Amino acid sequence: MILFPHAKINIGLNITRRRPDGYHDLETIFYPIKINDALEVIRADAMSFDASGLGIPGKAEDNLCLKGYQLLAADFDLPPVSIHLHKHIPIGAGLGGGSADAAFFIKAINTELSLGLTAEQMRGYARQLGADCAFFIDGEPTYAFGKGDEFEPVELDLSGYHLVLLMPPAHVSTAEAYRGVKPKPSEASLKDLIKLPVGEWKHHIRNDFEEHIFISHPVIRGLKAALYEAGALYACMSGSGASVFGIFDSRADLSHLEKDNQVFYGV
Ligand SMILES: C[C@@](CO)(OP(=O)(O)O)[C@H](O)COP(=O)(O)OP(=O)(O)OC[C@H]1O[C@@H](n2ccc(N)nc2=O)[C@H](O)[C@@H]1O
Ligand SMILES: Nc1ncnc2c1ncn2[C@@H]1O[C@H](COP(=O)(O)OP(=O)(O)O)[C@@H](O)[C@H]1O
Repeated sequence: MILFPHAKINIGLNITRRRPDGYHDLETIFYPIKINDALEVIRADAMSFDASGLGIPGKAEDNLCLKGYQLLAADFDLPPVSIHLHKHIPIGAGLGGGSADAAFFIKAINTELSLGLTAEQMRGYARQLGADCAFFIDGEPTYAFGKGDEFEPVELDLSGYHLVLLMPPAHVSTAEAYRGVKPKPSEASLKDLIKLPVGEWKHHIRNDFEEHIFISHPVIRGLKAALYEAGALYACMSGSGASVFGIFDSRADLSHLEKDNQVFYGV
């Protein structure tokens, strides 16, 4: 079967506490967007994995799809499968592409091999592969808290707006992003703040990674400013960066940025 794992953006991200286990407590809103990979999983005589499209850093055997296979193989007698991943979601972008592939891989195996897992059971496996991975099992707008792996659904529909995503030629690793942040408690919950009109969000909703990432990667700060100059109602870095998104009330012209950055319109 072929599935199309989709990316996410983070609307706001508050890092509230460093935990004794070295991770951080946070609150954020995950919102699904229409930038997709393609993932094919079929039964085969021998196990294989190959990838096309954007180059994925690291060894093929460390790909999160294969990690997903190993995780399920510990509990189920799985036959070999052939996996092909076509990578289109920018990598190291704060778009959760690797996590999306892993979650969709679990969904594909569940269907293809009739494992009979419920969504809750699939979320349980996904959570072991990455903090945000379980979000992609359902992929509905979600308020995430704790390590970013505890969820509550939220009512949020941005389909009437025009979303633009910019990806600069920069890469931010998630661990690097967390290392530079100073946790502080939230003044108001993002669950309440997203009920404000989108035009008000810029006064209230922040991404706590931006402060230090904008110092080490000034190009990202420049792109956020460019989105506001082009008329964005709200602009923000997604997750740990390096991508930045803008929410517009109509189609925006960002063609002046296309030479140096990837520009995705209408996501
Ligand atoms: C920052 C966020 C926000 O949505 O995503 P991205 O923007 O990278 O997609 C997530 O918290 C990323 O989640 P995920 O990418 O699953 O992180 P993991 O692989 O679990 O962790 C990578 C590293 O980030 C740090 N980490 C992660 C999550 C967390 N709550 N606290 C942390 O300190 C740890 O150093 C960990 O070793
Ligand atoms: N299927 C995959 N797609 C992308 N990256 C993957 C995948 N599997 C493992 N990785 C590793 O995860 C790292 C982070 O990738 P990605 O999920 O795109 O970042 P982010 O969390 O910033 O969105 C990559 O640098 C790569 O080494």
